[in-house]
Amino acid sequence: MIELHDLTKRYGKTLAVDRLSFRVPQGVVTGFLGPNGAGKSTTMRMILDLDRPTAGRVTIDGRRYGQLSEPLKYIGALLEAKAVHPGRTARDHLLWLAQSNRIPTARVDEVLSLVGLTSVARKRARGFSLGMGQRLGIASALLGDPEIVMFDEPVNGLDPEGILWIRNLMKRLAGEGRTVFVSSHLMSEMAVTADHLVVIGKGRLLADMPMAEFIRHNSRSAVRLRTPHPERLLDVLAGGGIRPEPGPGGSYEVVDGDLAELGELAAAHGVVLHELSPQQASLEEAFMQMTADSVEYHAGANEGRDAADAGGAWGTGWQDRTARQPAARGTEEN
Ligand SMILES: Nc1ncnc2c1ncn2[C@@H]1O[C@H](COP(=O)(O)OP(=O)(O)OP(=O)(O)O)[C@@H](O)[C@H]1O
Repeated sequence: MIELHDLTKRYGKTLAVDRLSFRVPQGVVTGFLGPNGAGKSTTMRMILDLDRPTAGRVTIDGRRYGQLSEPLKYIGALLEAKAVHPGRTARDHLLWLAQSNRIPTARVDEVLSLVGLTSVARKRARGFSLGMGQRLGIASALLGDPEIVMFDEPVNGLDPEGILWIRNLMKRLAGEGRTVFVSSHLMSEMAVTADHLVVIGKGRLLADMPMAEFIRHNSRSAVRLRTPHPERLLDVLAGGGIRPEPGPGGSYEVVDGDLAELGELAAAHGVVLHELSPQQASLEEAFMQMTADSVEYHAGANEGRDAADAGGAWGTGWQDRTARQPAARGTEEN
């Protein structure tokens, strides 16, 4: 189990991770979400002891990563940075990792087959496509048959087949009782992959709960009605003590309304309806709402934007992570 206790990381004036405390549960896929710059990668690096916390601590099965004698047997990770020497073959890379963790050679061929790289096992990594590189990274993570796997943005830049493969793999690993911790900026992807969510914004914990509960707590559900006779509809609704909100394209929306009751009410008063539909805010909308004031603005952004604009900036960040300006990121100062 991964446990964070008041984990904090400061880079000069930037508080990248701010007293973060949570546990990553076993046997489920936990999505780690937050806008660009929220502190996800920094947190993951601290879990692996690649970055030193300014304060607080993070443990894996009760111990710091650095205290694990053969860490690949406890936790396997795929971080964004490519850690493969371009001149090395996939198999040699894995053999080298296996030796350093006293993992039998047979396991190398097993993981190559598991990730579908057997046929290119003797090819040098420099000729690998992004998808092949991700598969090799995942093979490295699975090498020690660890109970915990951690992936930082694993579907970034992958084609639909690759995305589906990683999604099914993560579900399978969780189904085997492992702890699967995955960061992503793809809301839609998390909605179909994660069972549990940890959301951060500006380094702080915003939510830590099952996916279904997150959606229930953070999204607005409503019934949309559309009619060629809006005045009649408004009268009928007012008679029932219902106050609708204006919806798109001349429609009306009744927040937390009951679809069947509204349909019957309209029918009982002979109001023709052209639309009667349930509306549920998507996971993406729920995130935008929750993190609207914790979006980090990068170089050139207007700090004075209002919350609605912040939602827009967040949305853009989700869609196109590559649009981030590397120049906006400072250098480590400690
Ligand atoms: N090495 C570093 N030196 C200085 N600042 C850093 C460094 N690494 C991260 N930061 C800053 O810390 C904050 C958190 O960054 P981090 O990369 O952890 O966020 P993230 O949630 O992974 O974002 P993204 O989805 O954009 O990768 C940002 O403000 C970032 O600019």
